[in-house]
Amino acid sequence: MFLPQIARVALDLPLRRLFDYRVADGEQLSASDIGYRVRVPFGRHEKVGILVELPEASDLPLAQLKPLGDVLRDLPPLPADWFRLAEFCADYYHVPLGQVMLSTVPAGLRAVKQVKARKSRAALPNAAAAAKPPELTGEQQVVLTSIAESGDGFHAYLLHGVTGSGKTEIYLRLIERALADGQQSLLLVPEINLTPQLEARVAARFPAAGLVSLHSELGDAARSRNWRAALTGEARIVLGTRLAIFTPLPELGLIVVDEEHDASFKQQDGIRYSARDLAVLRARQRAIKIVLGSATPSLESWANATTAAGRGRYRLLTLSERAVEGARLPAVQRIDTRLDKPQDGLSSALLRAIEERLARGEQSLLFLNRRGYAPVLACAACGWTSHCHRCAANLVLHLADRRLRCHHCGFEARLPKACPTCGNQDLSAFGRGTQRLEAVLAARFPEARVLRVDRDAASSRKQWEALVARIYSGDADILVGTQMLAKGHDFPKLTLVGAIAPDAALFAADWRAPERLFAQLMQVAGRAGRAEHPGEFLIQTQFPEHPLYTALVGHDFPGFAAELLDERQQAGFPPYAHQAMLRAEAPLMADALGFLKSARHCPAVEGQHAVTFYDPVPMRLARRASFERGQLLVESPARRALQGFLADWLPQLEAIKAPSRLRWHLEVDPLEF
Ligand SMILES: Nc1ncnc2c1ncn2[C@@H]1O[C@H](COP(=O)(O)OP(=O)(O)OP(=O)(O)O)[C@@H](O)[C@H]1O
Ligand SMILES: [Zn+2]
Repeated sequence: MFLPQIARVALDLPLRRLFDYRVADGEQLSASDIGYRVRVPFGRHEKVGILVELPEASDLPLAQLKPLGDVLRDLPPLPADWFRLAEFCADYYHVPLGQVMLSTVPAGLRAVKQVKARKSRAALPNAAAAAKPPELTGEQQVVLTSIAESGDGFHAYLLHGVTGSGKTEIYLRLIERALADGQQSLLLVPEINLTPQLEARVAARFPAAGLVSLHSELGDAARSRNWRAALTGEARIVLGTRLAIFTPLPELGLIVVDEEHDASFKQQDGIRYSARDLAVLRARQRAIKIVLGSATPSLESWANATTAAGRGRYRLLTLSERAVEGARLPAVQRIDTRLDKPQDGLSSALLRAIEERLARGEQSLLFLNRRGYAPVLACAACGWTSHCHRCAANLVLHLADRRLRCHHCGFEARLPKACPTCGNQDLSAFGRGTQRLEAVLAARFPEARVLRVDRDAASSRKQWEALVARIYSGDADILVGTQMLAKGHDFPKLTLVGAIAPDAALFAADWRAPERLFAQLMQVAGRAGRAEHPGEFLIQTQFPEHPLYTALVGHDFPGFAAELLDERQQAGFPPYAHQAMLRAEAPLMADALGFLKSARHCPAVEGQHAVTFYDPVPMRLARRASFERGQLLVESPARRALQGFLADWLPQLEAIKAPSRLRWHLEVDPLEF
C-alpha cells in the first residue's frame, strides 16, 4: 500500500506544537531537505515555515493533513546546530519552537511572496590593503597565549580588561586566527550605536572577510542579504546586536561577546532571551571558543570565573593597564556636595575643572542619565503636577520642542501655558535633565560649544553619527550625555568626565541598581584620558564614603564585585538562586493580581517542586499605558528544579480562565524588577 510522506513544519504561531503536512504524491523528500523553508497552506492563507522533521507517522489521520507547498531551495538548509540552538531557546525560555525559529529569520525570507534574491554586496572581497595591527602589549600577549594554549573544543573565557586596555585588539587577533583556520566568527555588541566604529575597525583589518552586520535598524533587504551571506558562508565575520546570536553560521569557530554585562543582551519583550547566555550555550554545543569581554563583568559571569560556586565555568583573563603607551586610568575624585553645594547642578570644583579644560582646548563630558529638561512640571498654587494619565509616572518636560512627554508609554502633549486646574501662569520645572544642564552650561560658558548627546538629540543613526563625528573632530567643548555616550568611544581630546547626580541609583529599589551604577560610572569614567593627556573623573555626591564610590576611586572592580557577591549569597539572590517572573497586566490591578494568585495556587504544582514563591505584588511602575501590572517571582537554588517546575506550571497557566483584556508572560532569569 502506498503511504504518503509526512512533513513536520515549524510555523510562527503562539502554539506549542509543530504542524504536519502531506508531501505531494510523486515527490520524495529526504533528510537533506530538513532545514529548508517551505510554503504551506494555513487556514485560508499561506505561510512560510521551516521543515524540521520527516516523521514516520502523524498524530492526525492522513485525510486531515493538508498538502505541503513548495520547498524553497534558494538558500542552503538551516544547519543542525542552528536547530539545536532554537530548540534550547524554546525549552529554556518556555516559548513555542516555531516562534523562536521563524522570528529569527529575516522578514524578507519568511514572507509568502519571496523577493528575488540579490547577491550580497557586503560579502564582495574588498581590494583595500588590510590595516596594520599594532604590536601587542605584554598583557595582550599573555592573554592570547593562554587562549591558544587551551587547545580545541569548548572554552569560555571572561576577559576582564579595564577601559582602553585593548580588548578589541584581542578580539581581532582571535578572529584572525579563526579566518586562517577557515572558520566564521560571530562578534556580538550591545548597541547598534557602537557598531559603526567597530565595523569600520574590523573591516579595515579584514577587508577580504566579507564582514556583514546584523541589527534591528537594518532594512529588510539588507538584513536578508547579510543573513544569507552568513548562511552561505560568504561572510566570514558577522557583527551584530543580540538578535545576531541566531544567525546560521555553518562554519562558526569563534564567538565574542563585547561588553558582556550589558543589559541590552537581554530581550525585554516577545521571546525574553539572553543573547549572552545563548552564546555560551551555542559555543558549548559547537565545541568552540567563546570570549566574554568587559571592564565591569556581570556578577553572574564574575561568579562563574572567580568563585567556588562558579566551578571554573569560565576562565578569567585580565588586562589591567591601558594599551596606548603612556595612557593611564583617570584619577577619580569625589566632590562632597554637602560642602560644595551645587548651583544649578554644578559644584564649584566641577566648574573649575571645566574651565581648565576650556583653557587648554580639551573636552569635558558631563554624565546625567536623564533626558528632557526636567522630570516634572508643577504648579505651586494648587499642587498640580504633570502626571501621565495612562501611567503611574510623571510627564517629563521637554523644553527644546515645548512638549510634555511620558517616557514609559510615549504619550505627549503641548506644554500648557497655565496650570490646567487653577489657571496659575507660573508653573515651575522641578529637577534636572540633560536639556536643562545644557542650557545652564551654555549660559555659564557662553564662549564654549556645548553639545547634548541623548536619545532626543540622536534619534536616528544618521544624527548619532553626525554628533559623534563632531566630537571626534574637536568641534565641541562640553558634552552633556546620557549613558548613550558612556561606552566604546575613544575621543582623544576628552580629559574630564563629571557625574552630575549619580546618588539616586545608590538607593534604588532594584537590588541590581548598584551593580549597574558601578558599571555605568566605570564605563563613562573610561572615556577620559584615553590618549596622551591624563584624564580626570569627578563624582558629585552626598555620600562620598559609600563603598561603591570608594571602589571606583581605586578602580577596584574585583573588590566591589566580591563584596556584592557576598551580599547576594547571604540574601540568596542570583547568581546564587535562579528566578522566573510571571507578569500580568489588565485594566484593573485586582484582575492582574487575581490571575497571579490563581497562578500561585495551581493545584497540581503546589508543593511538588523545590521552588519558593514570593507574593504577587504590583510592579514598581504599577500602571503603564492604561494597564495595571503585577508580578509574581518564583525562585529556586537549582536551575534544573526551576526549569522542571516551569514546564509543569505553564500548561496550567494557559488553562486559567482570565478576564479577556488580561495579558501575561513569563520571563526566565529576569533582569529588571
Ligand atoms: N597593542 C597595542 N598597542 C598600541 N595601542 C593599542 C594596542 N592595543 C590597543 N591599542 C589602542 O588602545 C585603544 C583602546 O583599545 P580598545 O578600544 O581595544 O580598548 P577596549 O579595552 O576595548 O576599551 P573599552 O572597553 O574602553 O571600549 C585604542 O585606541 C587601540 O587602538
Ligand atoms: Zn504614560
